[in-house]
Amino acid sequence: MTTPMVAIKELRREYDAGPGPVTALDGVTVDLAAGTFTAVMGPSGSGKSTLLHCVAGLDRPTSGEVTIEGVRLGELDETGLTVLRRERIGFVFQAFNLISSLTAAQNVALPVRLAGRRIDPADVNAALDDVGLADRAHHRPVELSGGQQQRVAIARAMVTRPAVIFADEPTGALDNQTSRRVLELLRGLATGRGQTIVMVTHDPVAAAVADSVLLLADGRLVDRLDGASAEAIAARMTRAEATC
Ligand SMILES: Nc1ncnc2c1ncn2[C@@H]1O[C@H](COP(=O)(O)OP(=O)(O)OP(=O)(O)O)[C@@H](O)[C@H]1O
Repeated sequence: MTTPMVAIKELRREYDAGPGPVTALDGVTVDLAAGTFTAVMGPSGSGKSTLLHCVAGLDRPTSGEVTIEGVRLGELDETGLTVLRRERIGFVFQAFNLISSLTAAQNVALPVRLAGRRIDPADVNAALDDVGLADRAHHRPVELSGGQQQRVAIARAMVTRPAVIFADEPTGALDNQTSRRVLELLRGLATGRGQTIVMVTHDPVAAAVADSVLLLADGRLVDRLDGASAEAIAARMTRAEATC
């Protein structure tokens, strides 16, 4: 059996909030193979963002284990986690997280600079070209549309060629056409480059672009749909929402 790119074992995350603890993740176990595109769905509050953050090393689980490329995240100290995130992981968030004072090209180059490596302008241009924004390299975020900003965020996540890219609602703020383009880009990274993509979404059409859909409810993994159509995913989501 081949080692999974991402192995998630009995993951639990409790938050101490208000009168009692909140269980955001309640024992999630799943393996994700290299080069696969996985969508994470579930009703509001079901634990999707918490799962993404724990698996990406942005948050520490209460118990359980995440292994990325054979490296156990729980065994890393903060410095080790930071290095792993910089070198092996890319992030695309709905709020884009671009730095407003930097141009598109400078934003894309940032992870390379943060990793203390030399920036090859050709790599930055290639990443911007891949997302169709070669002609916007010197624009600042405020001079770009929402969809263009999201594509800069994807170019930034691509530039270090990370093994795994985590995307939290990457198409949430985009119109249909731009959304399709962003999804095609992510699909291409998995199929064409063998990168592993994990995407949180509420949109069954977006989820249908993935190889499989993980369905969360109350912090548990309640279903996994492989190769499902948008209609089948929407029907399953409606049932999940009706029972929560
Ligand atoms: N920092 C926190 N402190 C306390 N509770 C939290 C915290 N973050 C999340 N939670 C709780 O954990 C549960 C899961 O939250 P999470 O954000 O992972 O859900 P989600 O599925 O991503 O929701 P949505 O679709 O609405 O974004 C929720 O009940 C939420 O209120």
